[in-house]
Amino acid sequence: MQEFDYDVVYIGSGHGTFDGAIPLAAKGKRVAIVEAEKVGGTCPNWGCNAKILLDAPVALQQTLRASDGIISGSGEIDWAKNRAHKQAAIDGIPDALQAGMEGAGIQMYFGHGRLVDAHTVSVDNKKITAENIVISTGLRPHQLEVPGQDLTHDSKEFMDLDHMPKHLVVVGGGYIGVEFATMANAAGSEVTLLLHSGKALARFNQTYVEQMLSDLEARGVNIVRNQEVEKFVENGTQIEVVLSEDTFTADWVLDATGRVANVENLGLEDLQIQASAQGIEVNEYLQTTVPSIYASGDVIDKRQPKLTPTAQFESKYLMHRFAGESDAAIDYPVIATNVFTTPRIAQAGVTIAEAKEAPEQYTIQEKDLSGDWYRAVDYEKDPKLTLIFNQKQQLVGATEISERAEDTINALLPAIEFGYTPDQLERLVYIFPAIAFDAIGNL
Ligand SMILES: Cc1cc2nc3c(=O)[nH]c(=O)nc-3n(C[C@H](O)[C@H](O)[C@H](O)COP(=O)(O)OP(=O)(O)OC[C@H]3O[C@@H](n4cnc5c(N)ncnc54)[C@H](O)[C@@H]3O)c2cc1C
Ligand SMILES: NC(=O)c1ccc[n+]([C@@H]2O[C@H](COP(=O)([O-])OP(=O)(O)OC[C@H]3O[C@@H](n4cnc5c(N)ncnc54)[C@H](O)[C@@H]3O)[C@@H](O)[C@H]2O)c1
Repeated sequence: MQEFDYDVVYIGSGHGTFDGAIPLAAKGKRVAIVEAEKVGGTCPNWGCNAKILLDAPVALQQTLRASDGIISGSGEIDWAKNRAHKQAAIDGIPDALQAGMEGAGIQMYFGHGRLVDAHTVSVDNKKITAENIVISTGLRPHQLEVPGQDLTHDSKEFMDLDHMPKHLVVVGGGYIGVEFATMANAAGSEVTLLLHSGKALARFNQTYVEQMLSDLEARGVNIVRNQEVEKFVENGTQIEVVLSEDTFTADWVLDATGRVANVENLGLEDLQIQASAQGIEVNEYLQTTVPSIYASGDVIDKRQPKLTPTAQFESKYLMHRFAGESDAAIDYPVIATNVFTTPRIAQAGVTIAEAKEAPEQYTIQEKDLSGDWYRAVDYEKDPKLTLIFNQKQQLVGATEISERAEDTINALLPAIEFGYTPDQLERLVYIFPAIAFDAIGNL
């Protein structure tokens, strides 16, 4: 049998890799990771962790304002201090992760990884071999292809800004567009948010999305719908954002028009592995058309949301497969997701749109939570929850808009994933008073 340097080599060191690679190495497998940039990838350095640290004072400001004078003070955010706090909190993560990886026995290689053949990866001029290879190279920001595109910035650059620009134009109404527009508005920017299709957050309940957008508008965000960007023009220190009908002047432009898969320069074509901007095609074992080459995390072309917990689930699935513990196909669980705006919108399981399309299978219960005493604890003004049940009266989906939506949906997730019966729900004795208790009490 052919001898390889390693059992598994991963290209990329984000959640699609390390959540599975570290326990795999701890089980005695010979593992190597190739990383071109920062250990840990997007989530800790330029994604979730960085974003939630910047968002914390934004959420506090919202609570303060909603408290109607119970808590006093202006709630003004010092962005330079906010950014410095974020950086100090995450600066140590790459080294800590690397120490965890090396401590488990993983060999790290720094440089650009590229497939040479079914069992070989080159890292710059060095070649390493492995029985299996995992491509876990993630996504990068998409850039609008219009004149003046180089005048725009991405989410990574936004999170490193020392002060918020006076006039900010955000192009795109996905997660990043609405979350970053919310943060900039709270920090004092005059924000214009461009929704070219007229809608934001297409995969979420549009009634809740419109409620969140009107809240943003009431706080001063200018929402422009159904116009395309034609070009960006430099005008001294400012940028003219020329749309189909209007022109806006900005100090800074955030291009939040999506993210595309890192599939170039990997040697995929030579091995005839199918890939596009949506990602790498894999089968139900996360295998590409070359059986020894797998993909994990955001770089997979999939219908599941491209989130950290999804990447984590995939890397753990591969860990069990490589450790010889399971040869089953991947069986994705319900994946919960949250938009970190104020208010938040969170959802898990069957969506309202899906339930409306199959009324013979589902019943929908819409709940206005504004009269719920617990919501007064958070000074909530207009919280709403929609629950979706199957014909056996089991909870199969939930969507909430509120300042604590992520906590409600997290609390309901086990009931959705495992299909708890009323008897089982009765056995869940949650802490009272707390949001999880309140969430289960709604069932
Ligand atoms: C602004 C922002 C906010 C987000 N917020 C959230 C959130 O709140 N919650 C949530 O669940 N998800 C969030 N996400 C998504 C989350 O960050 C990703 O789902 C997650 O990081 C995916 O992990 P991954 O390992 O697949 O990819 P990544 O973390 O992107 O890792 C890929 C790694 O591969 C490396 N690489 C690429 N090509 C090569 C090569 N050829 N050779 C060597 N190395 C290479 C890259 O340098 C990178 O380190 C956010 C993303 C962004 C951008
Ligand atoms: N809270 C979270 O979990 C969170 C937060 C941020 C990012 N993420 C992840 O990061 C990834 C990327 O997020 P994103 O917001 O960049 O992408 P997205 O795909 O969610 O949104 C892109 C937006 O850009 C718009 N758009 C596309 N082309 C456009 C054009 N020519 N002009 C104007 N608008 C245009 C789309 O209509 C869409 O609203 C997603 O995978 C997401 O899962 C998750």
